[in-house]
Parts: sequence; structure tokens; C-alpha cells
Amino acid sequence: MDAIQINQVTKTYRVGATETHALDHINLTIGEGEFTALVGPSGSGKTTLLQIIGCLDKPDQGTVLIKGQEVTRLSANQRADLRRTSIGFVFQFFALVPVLTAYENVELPLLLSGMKTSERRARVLELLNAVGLEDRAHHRPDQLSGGQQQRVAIARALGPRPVLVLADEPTANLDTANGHQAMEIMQRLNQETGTAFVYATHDPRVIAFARRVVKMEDGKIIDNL
Ligand SMILES: Nc1ncnc2c1ncn2[C@@H]1O[C@H](COP(=O)(O)OP(=O)(O)OP(=O)(O)O)[C@@H](O)[C@H]1O
Repeated sequence: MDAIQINQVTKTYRVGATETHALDHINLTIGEGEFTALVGPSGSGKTTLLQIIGCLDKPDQGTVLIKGQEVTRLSANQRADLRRTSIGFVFQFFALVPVLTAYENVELPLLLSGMKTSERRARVLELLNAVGLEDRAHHRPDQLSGGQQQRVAIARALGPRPVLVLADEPTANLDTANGHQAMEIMQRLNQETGTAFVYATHDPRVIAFARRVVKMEDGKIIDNL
């Protein structure tokens, strides 16, 4: 079954008299375990599309299926549950909880899912180990480099074993070496876990990691390889 199926999705923003067709009848299917780059000029609709796939926003029209489940008809609580169990997020500015350590940030979604203490501890250590940060477990975000913070965010996103990880410009605030390392880790975890990744980027070096590239322009998909 496909991880995501999007049919005829539109989203229009109105500010005063100005209408922006951020998404204009988008159709897109993402298979399980894909590693896909979403590319296109600034304003082409990448963030809007990721937010709609991630159930953070609703389309004006069209349907979004996550693992065959139509999400646009779910209640806000049901969408929140689906996000928690099935979708991981990685953001440009890392979005870690500043007062929590790396360990606690990775643990948070597992706590919310009700995982047992012993199982949770093993899972957090496994994840920190997978991103090479077991020796930074007790550091807070302000005691970590940007690259390390993003690796914590990647570990956190994968904790609940989601179907899909969505990453909006995951390397935009990292230098080349750290951006490369974050992409290598995401690629390895994609291969090891079968979790699908969809990431938006402008950077040709980051696009090069993708097995599939979806190009957007003016709210439309113009190329889908
Ligand atoms: N909340 C909003 N209110 C009004 N217009 C919006 C809103 N969010 C996005 N837009 C508009 O929708 C269009 C698509 O924006 P979006 O952020 O999805 O593009 P993007 O491809 O992610 O751009 P970037 O690469 O610069 O992040 C843009 O023209 C933007 O100005």
C-alpha cells in the first residue's frame, strides 16, 4: 500500500484582495520506503504541501490518504493521533524542546505514546546510537552544535516507527559537512527502517541524495521522476 496518496488537492490563501494558489490540483503518490526530494523555487508550494501531507493543515479541496486512510475527514484529535503514530517531522530550525536534554527530546513522543519505561529507555539509546550521539544524551540543545541538534531531531522523528518522515529544508541551517552528514543519516535510516522520507530543499547537493525528485512550480507539480 502507498504511504501517501494525494488527489486533486488545492489550497488557496487570501490576504486582502490577493489570492495565492499555493497548491493547484496536486496529484501525488509516495510509495512505502521512498526517499524523495521535493524541489522548486521559493513560493512554489513545497511547505504548504508538506503541511497538508503531515496533517498540520487541511486542503480546500481534494483528498489525502496516509496508508489508505483518508485524513481530511478525521477530527482534529484523530489527526493528532495519526501524526503522533505515523508521521515524523524534521524542521529547518530543529524545533527541539530547549529545556530538555537530547535523551528527553527523543523520549518525548515515546512517552506520549505510552511506551513502557524499560522499552522506552532501550529505544531512546538505540536511536541516539543510530545518529552517533550516545555521548551527548544529557546535553541540552544549547549545548549541542546545529548538526548535532538536527541529528537529535532525526532520532526523535523516527522514535514511534512512523510510516513517513517529512523534512522541510532539513539542511538549510547547517554547513555543508553537517548537512551532508544529516542526509547520510536520513538515507541510512530510510534503508534500515523502510520509513519513507519526503524532504524539501533548494540545494543541488541535497537533491542528489534522493531516489526520486518531485518538482513544483506555482502550486503545481511540473516534473515527477
Ligand atoms: N499563511 C499564508 N497566508 C497567505 N499566503 C501564504 C501563506 N502560506 C503560504 N502562502 C503563500 O503560498 C505560496 C506557497 O508558499 P510555500 O511556503 O508553500 O512555498 P515554498 O515552496 O515552501 O517556499 P520556500 O522555498 O520559500 O519555503 C507562496 O506564494 C506564499 O506566499
